[in-house]
Amino acid sequence: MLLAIDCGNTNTVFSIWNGSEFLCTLRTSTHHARTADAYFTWYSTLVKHYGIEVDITDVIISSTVPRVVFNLRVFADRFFGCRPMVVGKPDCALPVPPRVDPGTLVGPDRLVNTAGAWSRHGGDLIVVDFGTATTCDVVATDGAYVGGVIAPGVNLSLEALHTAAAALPHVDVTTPPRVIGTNTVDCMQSGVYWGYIGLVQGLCAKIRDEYARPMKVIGTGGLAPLFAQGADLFDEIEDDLTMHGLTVIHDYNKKG
Ligand SMILES: Nc1ncnc2c1ncn2[C@@H]1O[C@H](COP(=O)(O)OP(=O)(O)O)[C@@H](O)[C@H]1O
Ligand SMILES: CC(C)(COP(=O)(O)O)[C@@H](O)C(=O)NCCC(=O)O
Ligand SMILES: [K+]
Repeated sequence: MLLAIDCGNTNTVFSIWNGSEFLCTLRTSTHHARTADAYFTWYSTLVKHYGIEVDITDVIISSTVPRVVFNLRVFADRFFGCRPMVVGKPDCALPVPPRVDPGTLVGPDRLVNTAGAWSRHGGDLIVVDFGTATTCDVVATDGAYVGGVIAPGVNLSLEALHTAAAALPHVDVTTPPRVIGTNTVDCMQSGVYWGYIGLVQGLCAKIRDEYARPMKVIGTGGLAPLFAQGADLFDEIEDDLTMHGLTVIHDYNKKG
C-alpha cells in the first residue's frame, strides 16, 4: 500500500491509500528537526489505535519545507524498506510539466494540487488552497500548472496583527456575527473573514479576465468550507485534493 505524505509549512499529513480509498489521515505539526524514529513512534501508535497496521510498500512525499525531506526519506527507508518518490525531484515525473519562468521552483504542493484537480476536473481551473499561505494555482486546458497567486494565509494574517499591534489579542478565525464589529475580537475576525472572502472573489475575477476562458474554481485546505459559508466562492470543495494528487503522481510514475 501507498503512504502519501504532504508536508506543508504548518502541518504534515500522512494518508494510507489502498488503491481505491484512503484508510486514514494522520496529522502532525511540521517540524524540521523531527527524526525518522520520532515519525515512526507517532505513526505506529496511531495505526495501531485505528487497527490499520497494513504493509506499506511505497511512499510519496510532497514537502514545501525542504529540510524535512531528509528525515522522511530515512523514515521510509528504515521502516518500510523503500525509496520514496519526492515531488519536484528529477526522478519524479509530473503528468504535465509546469509552464513558468525558467529557473522557477514551483511549490510541490501546487504541482500536486494541479495534478489532482486536473485528474478530477480536466483543465481551465483555479485551485484555491488555504494553507500557511493562501494560494491560487491556475491549471491550463492541457493540465499544466501555468502560474497563480501567493497571498498570506488566514492564520498568518491574524498572527501578524497580534504580533505587530500591542492591543490586539490572539484570535481564531471564525464567522463574525456582523461585518461591523462592536468589540476588538469581532473587528479582527470580520477583517479577516470578510477580507479573505473579498480577496478570493477579487483574485478569481481578475484571473478569469486575464485567462479569458471559463474556469472552474476548486477550494481546498481546512478553512475552505468556513469561507464558502460566507459567499459562493467555489464550484467544488475537495479537502483530499492534495492527497489525491499524490496518488495520481505516484500512479503516473509507477506506470512509467
Ligand atoms: N479546519 C480548520 N479550522 C481552523 N483552522 C484550520 C483548519 N484547518 C487548518 N487550519 C489552520 O490553517 C493553517 C494552515 O493549515 P494547513 O492547511 O495545515 O497548512 P499547511 O498545508 O501550509 O501546513 C494552520 O494555521 C491551521 O491550524
Ligand atoms: C506558496 C507556498 C509557501 C505554500 O505553502 P503552504 O501554504 O502549503 O505551506 C509553497 O507552495 C511554496 O513554498 N512555494 C514556492 C514558490 C512558488 O510556488 O512559486
Ligand atoms: K497553500
